Amino acid sequence: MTRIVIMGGGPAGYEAALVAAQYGAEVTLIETDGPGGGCVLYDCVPSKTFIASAGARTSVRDADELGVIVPPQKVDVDVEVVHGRVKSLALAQSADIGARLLSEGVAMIAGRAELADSAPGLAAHRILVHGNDGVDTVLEADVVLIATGASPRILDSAVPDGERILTWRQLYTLKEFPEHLIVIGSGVTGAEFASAYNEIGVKVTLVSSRDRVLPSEDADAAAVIEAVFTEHGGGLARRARAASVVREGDEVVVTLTDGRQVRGSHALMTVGSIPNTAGIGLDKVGIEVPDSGFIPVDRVSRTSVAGIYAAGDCTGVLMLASVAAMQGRIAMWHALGEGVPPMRLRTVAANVFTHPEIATVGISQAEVDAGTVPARTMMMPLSTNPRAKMTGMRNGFIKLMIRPATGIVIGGVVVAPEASELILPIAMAVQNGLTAKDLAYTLSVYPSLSGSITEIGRRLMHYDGDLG
Ligand SMILES: Cc1cc2nc3c(=O)[nH]c(=O)nc-3n(C[C@H](O)[C@H](O)[C@H](O)COP(=O)(O)OP(=O)(O)OC[C@H]3O[C@@H](n4cnc5c(N)ncnc54)[C@H](O)[C@@H]3O)c2cc1C
Ligand SMILES: NC(=O)c1ccc[n+]([C@@H]2O[C@H](COP(=O)([O-])OP(=O)(O)OC[C@H]3O[C@@H](n4cnc5c(N)ncnc54)[C@H](O)[C@@H]3O)[C@@H](O)[C@H]2O)c1
Repeated sequence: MTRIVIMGGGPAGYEAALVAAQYGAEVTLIETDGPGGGCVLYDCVPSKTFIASAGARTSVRDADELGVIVPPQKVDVDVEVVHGRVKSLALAQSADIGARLLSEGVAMIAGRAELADSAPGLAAHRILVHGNDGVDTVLEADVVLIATGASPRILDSAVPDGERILTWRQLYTLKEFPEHLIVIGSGVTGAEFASAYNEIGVKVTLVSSRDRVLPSEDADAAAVIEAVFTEHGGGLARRARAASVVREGDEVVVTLTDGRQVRGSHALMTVGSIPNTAGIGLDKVGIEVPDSGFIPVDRVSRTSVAGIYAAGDCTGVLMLASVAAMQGRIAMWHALGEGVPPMRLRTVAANVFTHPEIATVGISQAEVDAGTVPARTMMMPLSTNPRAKMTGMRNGFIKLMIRPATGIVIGGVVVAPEASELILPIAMAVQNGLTAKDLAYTLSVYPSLSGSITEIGRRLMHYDGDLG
């Protein structure tokens, strides 16, 4: 029986464990913090649960346009209920994952694992486990999966204190909402929290080192998010790189590299993540990492050392739970001799959970504009969609990219309150090489937001060639 040891129990680790157990391997998973890992306990699950509360408040605010009037002074958001729900839901999700792993026969050890081979180049590997109970154990493995994830990046000049200068993992211990939250860093994490706190009624200033929010996302989409954010009272400091964050009495002072200062009651540091790859014995097995600390892997999750795979945020391939999970599964299928399709990043659907959401799949508008990918693009504002009008939805759009000669759908962007749900038909088109005509001939519900996807298909279908 193949002995598999998995270091880390986030989506990369636990999904890999489930696959390996299904194939009859002897699987041991070592996780420091709890089943589900950083994703479930601190990052993805808590943030999306918090954002759900913010969304509920937004729905109440926006209901007046539909004739349901709730005076703002009557809307109260109970911070203890919100934070309590976030924490208990994360723990419940973690417990569910733990129970599933146990029922599939995965052995779990709570502790910290490190590679401990006596020399590089061995066929089987040794893993030293420092148990949370103080007991050290040594395991032997034919296959190892490193799935140790990543942690918030800390700037020396802005060290979180857990009270007023915070990482996103410390937010849910606050007893009151901040009076004025300064969010530093306008990547996906910063944009999501800035939007959520703004929607929940907290004064927010977003410090963006670039000209705009979400520099890596579709520019049209980012413009909508910025407009909604500022329309609802959010402040934006552009071209603003934080040099330091310090406390002064009940305030935090963010000093920017150009000397400007932003003052608020709390600062949330969202300046990226660093991989958890230090001190895990990579040198013992001969895995070399660049300065970034990310472990290089190929498209079936192999590291440079035979029998050792890596998956998820510790590889830096695409820091998403869905990608981490697929990398983990692919590693196990490959290790256990199953024919496996290599990871295809082109078909990954991703979503930014701002208000409204941004969902994307396939090639980007930036690649089309740069001339790297020839494509025809069509964008349709949701304000022209009948269902959107009925529900009072004004902001948002659907955009499709197709190959000019064949009409094959190669990318899409949706900006809408539930874009994460609407992106699936476009993702299926990209994954399966469907054309604009395939979308055009599909019957969508009337009235529906997805009707705009088939409508764009109809407008683009003559590029399939038939209509000249
Ligand atoms: C605020 C935030 C929100 C996010 N929201 C989303 C989202 O909505 N959708 C999405 O797809 N992605 C989201 N992500 C990204 C997603 O959380 C990560 O891509 C995902 O967690 C990666 O999974 P992983 O298994 O690689 O690592 P993790 O989930 O970080 O799990 C790794 C685990 O390994 C443990 N570990 C580390 N070292 C050791 C060791 N030596 N021994 C044993 N255990 C160890 C860690 O304690 C950790 O629990 C979000 C990220 C952040 C920061
Ligand atoms: N919904 C989701 O799927 C979701 C949510 C959150 C994070 N993630 C993933 O996690 C990964 C990390 O995202 P992230 O947003 O945490 O990190 P990031 O590295 O993408 O963004 C950090 C931002 O902070 C800025 N920054 C760095 N130092 C700064 C300073 N001193 N002052 C001001 N700005 C500064 C950077 O320029 C960058 O724009 C991404 O790959 C993302 O896809 C996904």
